[in-house]
Amino acid sequence: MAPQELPIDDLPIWARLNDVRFTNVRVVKSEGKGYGVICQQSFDADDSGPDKPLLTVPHGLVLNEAAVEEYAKEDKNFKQLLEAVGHRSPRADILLFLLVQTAIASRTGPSSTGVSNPWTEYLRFLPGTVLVPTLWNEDERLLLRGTSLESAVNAKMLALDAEYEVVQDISSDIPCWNELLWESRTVSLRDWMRLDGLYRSRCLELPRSGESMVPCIDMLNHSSNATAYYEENAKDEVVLLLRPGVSISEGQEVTISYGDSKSAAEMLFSYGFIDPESLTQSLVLPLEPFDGDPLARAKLVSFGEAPRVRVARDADSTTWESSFVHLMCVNEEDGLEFRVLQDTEGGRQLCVFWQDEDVTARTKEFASLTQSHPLGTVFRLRAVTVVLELLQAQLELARSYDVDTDLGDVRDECLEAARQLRRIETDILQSGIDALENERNSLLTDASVVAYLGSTETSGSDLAGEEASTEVDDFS
Ligand SMILES: C[S@@+](CC[C@H](N)C(=O)[O-])C[C@H]1O[C@@H](n2cnc3c(N)ncnc32)[C@H](O)[C@@H]1O
Repeated sequence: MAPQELPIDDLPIWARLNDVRFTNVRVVKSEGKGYGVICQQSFDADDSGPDKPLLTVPHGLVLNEAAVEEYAKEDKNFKQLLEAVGHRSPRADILLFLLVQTAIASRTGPSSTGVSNPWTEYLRFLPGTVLVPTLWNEDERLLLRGTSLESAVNAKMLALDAEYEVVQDISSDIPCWNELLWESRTVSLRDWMRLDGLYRSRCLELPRSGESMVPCIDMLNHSSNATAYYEENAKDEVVLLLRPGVSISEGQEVTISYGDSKSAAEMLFSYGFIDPESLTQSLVLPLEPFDGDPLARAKLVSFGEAPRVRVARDADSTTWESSFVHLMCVNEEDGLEFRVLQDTEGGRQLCVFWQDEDVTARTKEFASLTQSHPLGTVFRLRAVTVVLELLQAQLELARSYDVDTDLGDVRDECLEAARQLRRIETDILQSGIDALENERNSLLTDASVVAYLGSTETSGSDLAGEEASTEVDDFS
């Protein structure tokens, strides 16, 4: 049972009680964006400067990993909970703290577990839902089929489910938390997902305090022509300042930038909207090793992170980048070798060798490692072919879904965001495919590729896909 939302008109009282200072700005409803911050009286550029913040938030209200630790010192029950479930990541600790605050605000019975904090009440000013796709309903999530967010959102939903289960399992063994959280039914998986959505859409990277949530600063909306920015001052307060040279008129919204290099998918995933003014045109797709590649597992383990391909487009060109594809496309016959070695403490370590050189620490550098090999252009052609086929398959998938039929129960904002994402991504995919086809055609005329293909009597199209990696005899 979620705690009751508080009206935004009560925020100034909460702010006064907690020493948050608003100067000539206030939080209001902002058309189509939830709340936002507006200017109450015109400011010109001369009225602004680091000593004239529009908003000042005391350091003690900043919610980050260290603040959760501090809170645990005041509440021994929470300390026990944090020790049992926490310390997995700063984000997970903050979510655990917020889950407890939600429970405290929702309880109706006499439980004395959990100590209130300014965040207990502040949470009640925050929106009941956020338009991030993990909080979309099933019909709405179907709108993402064939976009780069389809698998990312599915994976995130599974991860949230698993995180929640861990919290539930472990905390139900602690009687006071079992009583407050589970027997009193103060929280649910939906709350965990909402808190994750709130965290993702409202956390900031502060220069000294790191990844943090900051009350009231988190009421500022995004614009690619932002008028303000935030920073930490000498007292570690978080202050909102007008950008140099900016004037702002009465009633005008004050905005910050959520980052100017985020792709449409990242914006939708993290904030639940796509900025139509953004100039960043990029897309990230997951990449899987070839089916049946006997070295696939070793390649994945030694690479150490989820393999991806990134395609980016600007006014002049479309480029692609994937560290994994260059490792994926070489084999034992080419000079790749994995050895399991024993370290001095008796542990076993997977080591990677390329042309007999230990490159265990350089698995992200296979583009350059393979480039200097006599067959460097052939390796490049394999990588280009793999990426080209991935983009072609993704474009075909994106075009195979018609988001305008069989819509089901979907909100207009979700439909519009999904359409926008699909439009942006199909354009990037098409220009990526054009660029890769050009690169492949030019590689196919390269003398070393022609000689190589002649010697193996392999046609250019055989360079693609599984054969390129697993059936290495085709290349020897
Ligand atoms: C940090 S909060 C800003 C305050 C928020 N509007 C609220 O009601 O609490 C970020 C959220 O505001 C909304 N938002 C911010 N900038 C926006 C924009 N330019 N267009 C649409 N929604 C925006 C999105 O819902 C986003 O997840």
